[in-house]
Amino acid sequence: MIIAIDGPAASGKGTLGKRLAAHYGYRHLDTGLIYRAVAKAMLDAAADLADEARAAEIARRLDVDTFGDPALKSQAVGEAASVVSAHPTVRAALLDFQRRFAADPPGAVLDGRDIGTVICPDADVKIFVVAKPEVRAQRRALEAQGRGEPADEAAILADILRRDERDKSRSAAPLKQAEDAVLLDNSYLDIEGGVRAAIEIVEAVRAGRRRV
Ligand SMILES: Nc1ncnc2c1ncn2[C@@H]1O[C@H](COP(=O)(O)OP(=O)(O)O)[C@@H](O)[C@H]1O
Ligand SMILES: Nc1ccn([C@@H]2O[C@H](COP(=O)(O)OP(=O)(O)O)[C@@H](O)[C@H]2O)c(=O)n1
Repeated sequence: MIIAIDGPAASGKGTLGKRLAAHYGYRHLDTGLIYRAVAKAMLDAAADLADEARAAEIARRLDVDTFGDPALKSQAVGEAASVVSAHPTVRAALLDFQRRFAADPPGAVLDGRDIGTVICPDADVKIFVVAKPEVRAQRRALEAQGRGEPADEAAILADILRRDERDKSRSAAPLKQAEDAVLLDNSYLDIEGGVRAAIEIVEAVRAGRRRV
């Protein structure tokens, strides 16, 4: 089974993806890390983020072992990721890796922006996770504080809104809910509540009780 999770920045996709994968015994891929890894390599090389050929070259040679680097999680890398991810040839270079990951048994959970629309259009279950922007910014601020980093909630909110807008308006694989995805708004749910709601969606879709 393939579970596709998409949604805007900091909506809880990664948290949900990890928990669903653990619940079903599947592998999990946070595809945002792929674009963040490309962006960080561009920043490290002081390359112009608009240089599509350079970004695509980096994407083609990406080392998956770097995905665990905590530096990928920074706001600056996220912002740069949203710029390089708009380049069609960068996305094309990363397509096969994601599809192969999804196809390997016993099953996989992938989260990102275009999993249900482009990477795995035939996914068994598609969930589009959203939360109010202010709630997302507050959660990200708490997360940063938890790491002992200073957090400016207003700046985080501005970053989230700017990235969402860029991700939605690009022509290559824009952020949007797939027609057959189930919407899950977790604004008023805690993590456990969100996980329970997602498992209910998966079970309902699998049992054919819910048409997606
Ligand atoms: N339902 C929820 N309730 C409260 N906090 C949540 C919830 N889902 C996720 N979080 C927290 O919000 C932050 C962003 O979640 P994350 O999974 O990283 O989002 P995304 O992968 O969409 O960027 C994390 O600190 C996470 O612990
Ligand atoms: N499948 C994906 C995943 C991420 N991305 C891009 O990568 C950026 C970082 O993604 P992310 O999922 O790590 O971001 P957060 O939601 O964790 O803040 C996004 O703003 C998108 O521009 C994408 O284009 N397609």
